[in-house]
Amino acid sequence: MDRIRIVGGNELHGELPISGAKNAALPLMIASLLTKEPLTLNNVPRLADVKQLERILENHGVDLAVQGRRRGEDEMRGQRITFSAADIVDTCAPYELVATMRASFWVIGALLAREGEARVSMPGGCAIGTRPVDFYIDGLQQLGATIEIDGGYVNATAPNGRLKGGPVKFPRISVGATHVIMMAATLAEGTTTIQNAAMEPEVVNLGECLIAMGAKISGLGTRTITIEGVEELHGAETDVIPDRIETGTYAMAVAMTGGDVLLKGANADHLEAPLKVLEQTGAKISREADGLRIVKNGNAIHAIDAEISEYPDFPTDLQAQYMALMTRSNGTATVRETIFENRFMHVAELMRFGADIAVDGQKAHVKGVAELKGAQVMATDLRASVSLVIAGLAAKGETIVNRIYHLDRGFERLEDKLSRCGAQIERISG
Ligand SMILES: CC(=O)N[C@H]1[C@@H](OP(=O)(O)OP(=O)(O)OC[C@H]2O[C@@H](n3ccc(=O)[nH]c3=O)[C@H](O)[C@@H]2O)O[C@H](CO)[C@@H](O)[C@@H]1O
Ligand SMILES: C=C(OP(=O)(O)O)C(=O)O
Repeated sequence: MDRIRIVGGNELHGELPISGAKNAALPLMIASLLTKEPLTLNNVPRLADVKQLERILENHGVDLAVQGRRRGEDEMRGQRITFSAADIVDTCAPYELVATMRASFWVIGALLAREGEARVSMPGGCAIGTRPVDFYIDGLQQLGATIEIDGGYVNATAPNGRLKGGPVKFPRISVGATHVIMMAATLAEGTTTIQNAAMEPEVVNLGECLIAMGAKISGLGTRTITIEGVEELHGAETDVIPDRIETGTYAMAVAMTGGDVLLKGANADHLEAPLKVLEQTGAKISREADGLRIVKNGNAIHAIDAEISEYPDFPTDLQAQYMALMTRSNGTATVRETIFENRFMHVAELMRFGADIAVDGQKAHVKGVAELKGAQVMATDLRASVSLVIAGLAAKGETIVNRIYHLDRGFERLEDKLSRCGAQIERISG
């Protein structure tokens, strides 16, 4: 199995390109199931999760065409892929394809809306909590679907082949359930109102793509989204937004190692809460025409508490990275996670570097230490894995990060991007 080897202690300097967002690309790709016509996506990142979803979509009958870059386009820019679902040949998403990734379950809404039926295995994804699918099931039932759970599969049918719009209220905010109900409602008969909807930029990216495909949607970026169903959708072309989690991750890396890096293509508007916290820790952040610059001198990292919550608050997908940063602060910071009940799996691994962290329910108290020392570590999920990379970059000596297939799910060319900024980091194969 591949590993990442890091020799810590170098500052980061230079330009680091930000890729298209994994968590936006995945639902956008699924939207291609809603129409017979081609959907073209620009800036699709080269990631294991994208590859896996391509396999799932191909199993449903989607043809993929990866196209060259457009003239004058940056060589670092992501892929341009056209997805054509002229005919859906299979409405089943089997366990073998769905088990590794949460987002693969989301095909259920689009298949049900277009074909009137779907059989989808219960999903996998990062091990960060129980992650049930009850909001999806209740939401689809509120759109008239009949749902049965059988042998680990969710079997869904729309009576008379078409869903019926209506009010859907989520008991708590869910990004995935908002994506799914929004997609399902585009082709339903009548109007759907989603209350307690997610406001994440990835939801807005999907909603705007659906509008470009002919959907009638209002309220994107608010807690109430209204979707007036239409008979059919058509093809369109959409850009995947820059990855705000990748942006925040590298910003935290610079805040920890020190240095001066331009995160090229980053959209600071999607990261207001975490950037505000980062500034309080002592980093200087400035918006530039082509991205976001982060500068940190050798001064102390201030200990600042963080409350993790839904967008527009501090994202849970940056919690582990922020905790890595706080391990070197000049005081004690409390990080409170309110989204997932078991997202502190990185704590034990960060402690291998010599970090001082005490977990108390949903809170982690991180007491800064004078120095981290390189270690052998591994993580059980994607963002936890990258928090170990950040700690390794700042630690003294050698760090080996094992089980890096998690990193490949969500970080494009991680070791290449970081080594171009001066980090001593390499992939060891085998
Ligand atoms: C591929 C992708 O975009 N994944 C992101 C998505 O995951 P995902 O969409 O799975 O996360 P949700 O927003 O649904 O989860 C929020 C909370 O709701 C709970 N819940 C959710 C659905 C449900 O049916 N029942 C239920 O109880 C979850 O267990 C969790 O406690 O949003 C999370 C929260 O920002 C991010 O950490 C993930 O990176
Ligand atoms: C938790 C994540 O992914 P998933 O929802 O696919 O597990 C993530 O992107 O951090």
